[in-house]
Amino acid sequence: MSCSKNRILAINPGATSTKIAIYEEETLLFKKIVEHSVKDLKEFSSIFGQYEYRLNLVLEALKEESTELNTLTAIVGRGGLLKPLLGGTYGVNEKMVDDLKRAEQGEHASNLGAVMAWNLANQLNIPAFIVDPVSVDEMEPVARISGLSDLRRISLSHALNMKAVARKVAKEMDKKYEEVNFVVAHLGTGVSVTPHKKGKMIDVNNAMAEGPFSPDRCGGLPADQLVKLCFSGKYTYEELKEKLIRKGGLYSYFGTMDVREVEALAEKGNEEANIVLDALAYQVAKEIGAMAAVLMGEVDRIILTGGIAYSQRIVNDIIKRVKFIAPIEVVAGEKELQSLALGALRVIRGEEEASLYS
Ligand SMILES: Nc1ncnc2c1ncn2[C@@H]1O[C@H](COP(=O)(O)OP(=O)(O)OP(=O)(O)O)[C@@H](O)[C@H]1O
Ligand SMILES: CCCC(=O)O
Repeated sequence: MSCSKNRILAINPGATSTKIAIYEEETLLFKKIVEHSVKDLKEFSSIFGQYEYRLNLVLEALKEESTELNTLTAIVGRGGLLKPLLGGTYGVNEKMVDDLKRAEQGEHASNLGAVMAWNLANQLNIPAFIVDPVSVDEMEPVARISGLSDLRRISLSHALNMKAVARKVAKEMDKKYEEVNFVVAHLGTGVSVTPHKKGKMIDVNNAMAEGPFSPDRCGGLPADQLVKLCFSGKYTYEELKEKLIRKGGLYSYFGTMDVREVEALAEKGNEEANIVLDALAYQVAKEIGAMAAVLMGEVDRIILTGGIAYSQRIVNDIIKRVKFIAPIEVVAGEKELQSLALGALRVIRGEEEASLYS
């Protein structure tokens, strides 16, 4: 059966959830968020091990909604840790799928998005896309210098949501994204803080390794102590990597990635919960200040987004430290599914050409 309007299936595999939606043109027809607990994902030793599990959840959700796959025009997935690329919509191809399967740039749940989209779209003979993947790299040359000639800074961030909310706020200001300067802080399971200069993310704390800690990541650490820990014999390489990325941050202190649970502890008088939550807001505010300096103080708005932006406590703590820089907009949650669908629609309608991944 074919449908005269464009119908897009958007798939967003995240660290703690798989989110899916169907859009008919710009209209949301259906949305489902399947949460994954640490226990659900524990049995999988790699992100790719989760492929069948997450795909079946997507197919079950579509079945529950009685959505026939053959009514779809295109499928769009969240792009993962690919080679560094400019922002925009990319057609999924074999090279991209191979790179994601090899996880050359690292393991991340979003690596599954393009692969799910590609496999389903091939069965249906329709196109598959990704939009603004995690590896969007628009950094200026000066931002790439690490301070050690062996290492260079890389750009891994929540580009999809940050660019989507930046476009939304620019529109509300009657401006184009390409006309404004923003500092955008995405506060999710991972944390990215980025200066957006006239439509380009010219720097970012690599959300897997730098900047503020997050619910499951340690952020930047004292390098000398980390080196000692690496050679202490206490942990294997794999254990330490997991400790830094999936079991760092709030998880390392409280065994949960849920800010609400840590807030509940703090409310019950747990002093450590109080100070660690204060530190999360403090580190985010500090990073916003650094990115404002990158923009030489020419900041039209600071935007706070992601799931933690629902937390009144953390948002208020950040605002009190950075309000001297620029007006602040809070766009709690994320616009990733909508942004994926819009990116695919722009290409299907011929408003934008899909970039080629090579
Ligand atoms: N109402 C709320 N108050 C406080 N924290 C919240 C609230 N809702 C969600 N969060 C927190 O937001 C975090 C998850 O954010 P989000 O849903 O943006 O992450 P994700 O999609 O799993 O990962 P990422 O954003 O890194 O891709 C969790 O720590 C969660 O506890
Ligand atoms: C690397 C950006 C995405 C995330 O932190 O989950």
